[in-house]
Amino acid sequence: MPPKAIGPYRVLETLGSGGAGTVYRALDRRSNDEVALKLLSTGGPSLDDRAARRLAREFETLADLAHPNVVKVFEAGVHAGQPYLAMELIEGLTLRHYLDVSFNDLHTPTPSSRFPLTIRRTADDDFGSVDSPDEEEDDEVEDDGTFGLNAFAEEAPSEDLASFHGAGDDSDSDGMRVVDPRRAAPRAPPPASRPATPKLADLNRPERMGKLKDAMLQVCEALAYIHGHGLVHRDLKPSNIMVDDDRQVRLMDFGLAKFLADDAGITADGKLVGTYRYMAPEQILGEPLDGRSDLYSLGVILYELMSGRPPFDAKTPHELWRQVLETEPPPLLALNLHGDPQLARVAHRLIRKEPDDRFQTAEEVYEALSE
Ligand SMILES: Nc1ncnc2c1ncn2[C@@H]1O[C@H](COP(=O)(O)OP(=O)(O)OP(=O)(O)O)[C@@H](O)[C@H]1O
Repeated sequence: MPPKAIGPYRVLETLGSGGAGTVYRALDRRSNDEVALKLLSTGGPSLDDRAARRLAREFETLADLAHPNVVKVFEAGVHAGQPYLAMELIEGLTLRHYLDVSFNDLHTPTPSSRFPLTIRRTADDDFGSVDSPDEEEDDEVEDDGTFGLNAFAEEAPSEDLASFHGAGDDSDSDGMRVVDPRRAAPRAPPPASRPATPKLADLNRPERMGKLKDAMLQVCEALAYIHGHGLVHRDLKPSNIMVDDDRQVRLMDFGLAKFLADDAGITADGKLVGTYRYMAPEQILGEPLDGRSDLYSLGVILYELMSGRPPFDAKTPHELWRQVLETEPPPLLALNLHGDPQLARVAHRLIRKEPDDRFQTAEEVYEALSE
């Protein structure tokens, strides 16, 4: 049951849940405006006054940001010891659903395709730990039983789906997650059936490609803006990008990763904050991040939305990290012969291992996408 009220907000309905908490449609009783209210789930101790003040400070930066492609954050607060964020309510879809081809045989749904998630104490926080529920979340299985493109946009896209599950790390395959790279991840048995091959013709539909390119350009504008303010998103992925009814893109969950970890994305107990599939090599290594790490994540998004599979695909998180650090991804156009060559070139350059070898700025990516 959702809470009836959170701070000065009346909760109207649940919009969705992610790795870090639950988002509600809520009414600001002071202004009568509707907002999206994200209540961060804390499995640990509640926030004390000092921590609450720090939370408010962390989000002052966000509240100052104003860009048509960055979700507006109005307020941060604490409700019954749980931090919450009030933000602009977007009537639309996440990028993964917006570009969803929604047909039955893209993939065989695999029930055990989720990781448990734990968000632990952050490096310099007083906020306590946050453990998400371990229950399965099945938002990739559509109401009509179809399995959409999003299924491989953020899940292990191949026969590896099940083998990630229970691999021994504190993570979820969709959402903010914390990963301990030092922990060994035993292999799980292979799933019973292999997934069907995506229908590439559907991926390449001109209307879909037009939407993809337009969304990417708007994400570049958002990234150029936040990078210009000296900020890094750190957890860019299709579910953190929303597209409204007017096709206007909003970058979401910006600042959350920073709130949960230190400058290198490392929590107090040595865990990485981020989302496996989209993490740049330097993020995996716990090195300092800059805007080019977000550009890497953008490249992974572009690669998988064009090819139907991510650039690196492994049976365990450790194998995934090894590939990200050491191996070259398959040429996108070998996976999708009729993919757009220019977009494929952009994707490959974005996912170069060395930040110096990538595009250096979101503006450069914008230019390249516009060619
Ligand atoms: N500002 C918003 N306006 C409208 N709907 C929103 C807004 N923010 C989030 N949502 C909805 O709530 C859902 C859950 O969001 P949330 O940020 O908790 O999860 P996520 O992004 O899918 O995962 P994670 O938090 O792990 O990154 C989203 O998928 C989206 O449908």
